[in-house]
Amino acid sequence: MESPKNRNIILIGFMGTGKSTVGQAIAETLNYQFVDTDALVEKKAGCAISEIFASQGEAHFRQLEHEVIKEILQNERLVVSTGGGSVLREDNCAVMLANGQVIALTADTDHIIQRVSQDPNRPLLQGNVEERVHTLMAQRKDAYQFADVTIDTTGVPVENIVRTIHEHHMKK
Ligand SMILES: Nc1ncnc2c1ncn2[C@@H]1O[C@H](COP(=O)(O)OP(=O)(O)OP(=O)(O)O)[C@@H](O)[C@H]1O
Ligand SMILES: O=C(O)C1=C[C@@H](O)[C@@H](O)[C@H](O)C1
Ligand SMILES: [Mg+2]
Repeated sequence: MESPKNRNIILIGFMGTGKSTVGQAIAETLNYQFVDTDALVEKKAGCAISEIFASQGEAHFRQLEHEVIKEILQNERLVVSTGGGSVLREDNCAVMLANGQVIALTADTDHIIQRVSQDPNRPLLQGNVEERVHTLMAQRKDAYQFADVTIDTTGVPVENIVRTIHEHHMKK
């Protein structure tokens, strides 16, 4: 039987590691469909993630995120960009590993801060962004380690990251 690792490419990583940017580019290269779990959660809820957090709380968001991940990974030939905190649930990690090649994108703290500072809409980064990034990255330091492949994107152009993912996906 074909390896489940051939089914999909699943990008995990902290906010700002480039999952959406890189994911769209690799999907184009492979002629796969690009999907973003944050966008699917917003569609399911009918409102923005910041509104879900504000009106129903993070736990409700995490439940919607879990449902979306389970549903979407029943398909094939997808590049899935996952929410930065989706890996906090072990059942999400198990579904990902069973349905595709899980690729973790990383970047150093300074680069993350620089990248996320351009977009003020992340509910978990309200207030002092630098402090929030340091705290969350420390809390999550081991959370992305279950990936099949880890790629450091610090100072690396998007096209190089796409090439590396392509090579890993071809030889998996
Ligand atoms: N390799 C890179 N080098 C420089 N800038 C990058 C790189 N990858 C992404 N960026 C920039 O960083 C910002 C965040 O990227 P992106 O939205 O793709 O991250 P993300 O992992 O999807 O974040 P989130 O988890 O919040 O959705 C964007 O402005 C993007 O252009
Ligand atoms: O890292 C996180 O916990 C999050 C990342 C974003 O992608 C969104 O899923 C949401 O803002 C939470
Ligand atoms: Mg994204």
